[in-house]
Amino acid sequence: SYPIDVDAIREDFPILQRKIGGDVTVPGPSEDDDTPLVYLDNGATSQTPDQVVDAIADYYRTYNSNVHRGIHHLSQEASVAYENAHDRVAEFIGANGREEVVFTKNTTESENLVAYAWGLNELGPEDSVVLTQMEHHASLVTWQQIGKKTGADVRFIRVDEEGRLDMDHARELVDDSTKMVSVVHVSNTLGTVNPVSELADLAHDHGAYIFVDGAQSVPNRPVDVQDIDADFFAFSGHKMCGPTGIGVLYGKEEILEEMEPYLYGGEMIRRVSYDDASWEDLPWKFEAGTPVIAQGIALHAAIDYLDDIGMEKIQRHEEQLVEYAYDELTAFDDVEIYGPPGDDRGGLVAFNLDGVHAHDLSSIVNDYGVAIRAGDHCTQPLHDTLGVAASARASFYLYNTHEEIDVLVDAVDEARQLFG
Ligand SMILES: Cc1ncc(COP(=O)(O)O)c(CNc2co[nH]c2=O)c1O
Repeated sequence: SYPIDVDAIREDFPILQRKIGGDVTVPGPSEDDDTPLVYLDNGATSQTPDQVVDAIADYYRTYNSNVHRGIHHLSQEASVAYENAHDRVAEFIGANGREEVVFTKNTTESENLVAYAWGLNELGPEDSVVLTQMEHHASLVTWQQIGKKTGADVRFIRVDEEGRLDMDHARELVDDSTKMVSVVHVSNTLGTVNPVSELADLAHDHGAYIFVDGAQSVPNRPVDVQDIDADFFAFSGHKMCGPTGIGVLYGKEEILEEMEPYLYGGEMIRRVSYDDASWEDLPWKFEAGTPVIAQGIALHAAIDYLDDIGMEKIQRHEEQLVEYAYDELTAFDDVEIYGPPGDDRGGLVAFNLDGVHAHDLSSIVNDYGVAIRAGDHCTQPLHDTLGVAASARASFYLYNTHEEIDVLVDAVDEARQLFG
């Protein structure tokens, strides 16, 4: 039995009733779709419940307007809703208030905002930035390139053979030259749940900031940024039942206050002359131009939806599924799963089937209606470290079931027979 009512939840996601297999050049259901969809690619993006779709439609149908500048009624309605969305996100992640919550386009932009608005101004050749070998390209490439521009040394904490961070190596790499530690909370490839509070203490002991990439944690488990003591924290709406086009950068107010803006233009200014300009209060200083209004309102609805079910229960549900998937897949000795054991990881498994390239495997299971990801999952250096060119990845969410994992396991077995 599940900690959540999966059947009732699935009713909120009409897409989960879809059949696939027909003409992909025509979006949406077509009459020659004949295979029930089994959606197991939630690490890439989650599906969107009716409640969130309705919130977007309601906004565009009844109070669409630009925000912050208009005096007219609609603009005030939209502004209040947009500002309340910041308050709701702050409450959801344990921030002090809207001043610490910047809406961006996605996690990637949140990483770049800090790298450019802080890193480019604060880092130099005598400094270091410490990442981990399991970072997503959103942080890895960003800090790597900032290191090239500033001369700062970019270091990578080793991952051990079980896919966990080598904390002795972390304590070796983080020293008094370190100004930033940037670490993924839950790896999108290994499923490893990193000790971010311990890493925050290590960073702070050396006077460094810590940036936590929460793209695979906020959607799937309770997160409290003040418990972690993160200085920065980022995640995306589209992985947590929200729309694409919105990400969140959490930052401690006192740090954001000191930071220069990253993008200039309207909304983010207070006073402009031909010679200079002054900036708006937080968080608006970092939200230049017309912001992600509909997306912010939809993210508010997504958070209400998830909170109503309960993040602890969603985490427990995913833990049940991932342990089952881990055990069922590794029942065969020709399957290798990367990362920690099934009872100690986030809700995803990246794996390979001996003798079958991940892309071929993904294509075959797709013939059985199963949507998984194949490739490097934007962690190419990690795949190099693992010694594999690519992996297949199944990632679970609140609407998935054991029966869907059985379809995956059977489809993998079909590939085994085909290539065996
Ligand atoms: C750990 C992690 N960090 C950052 C990102 C970037 O998020 P975005 O800016 O919203 O794209 C992702 C997205 N991960 C994946 C996107 O597609 N497959 C994935 O595993 C991620 O998993």
